[in-house]
Amino acid sequence: MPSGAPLRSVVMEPELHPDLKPLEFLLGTWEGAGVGDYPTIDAFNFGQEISFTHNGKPFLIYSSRTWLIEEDGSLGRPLGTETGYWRPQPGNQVEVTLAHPTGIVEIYVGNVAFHRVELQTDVVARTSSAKEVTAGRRLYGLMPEKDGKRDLGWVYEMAAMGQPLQAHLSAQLKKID
Ligand code: HEM
Repeated sequence: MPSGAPLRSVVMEPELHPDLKPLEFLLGTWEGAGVGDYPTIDAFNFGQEISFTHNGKPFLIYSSRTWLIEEDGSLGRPLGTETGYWRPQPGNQVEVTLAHPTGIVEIYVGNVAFHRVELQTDVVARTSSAKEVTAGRRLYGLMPEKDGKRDLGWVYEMAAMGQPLQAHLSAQLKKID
């Protein structure tokens, strides 16, 4: 083992696993802003950075961080963060596992077609201290081309706190690498 250098710097750049082709459009780091709301809370604006990477295996490694956008436009306190894996399956199906620091774990199933992924929760598991979240739906997709580039848009609907499934978040992100 070499000493002094991070392991990842001595590992060869992996080739994209062929099963990841339909999800390849997600790869990279994306940044932008969004809006959030729910019947039980005040509406808010947030900044977001998400990243999709791979290591040559047939899944994407995903993480998201968000921050409150204050009235004056500056970035404020950290809001939700989540991390997980996107696992393409035969027949344009996809499975996603997501873990949240709020004591919630979501398992989504869905499909991918034409630069668009639609997901709905199969399971939401919660620790005893977690808020009551029972279901979620997510949509991720490339927006129409503008100046030769396509933003990534996504929306999240949840059923939580006794409320029926409805919008909690939406955001539009630009690719930054
Ligand atoms: C990742 C981006 C997210 C952002 C920016 C965000 C932001 C917020 C904010 C600002 C609040 C108001 C309370 C507070 O200030 O903390 C809130 C409440 C809440 N969020 Fe999110 N959230 C995110 C993701 C999620 C996800 C993925 C879930 C479910 C798995 C979730 C479930 C909830 C619930 C249950 C509440 C509490 C509602 C209540 O107390 O009445 N959020 N969120």
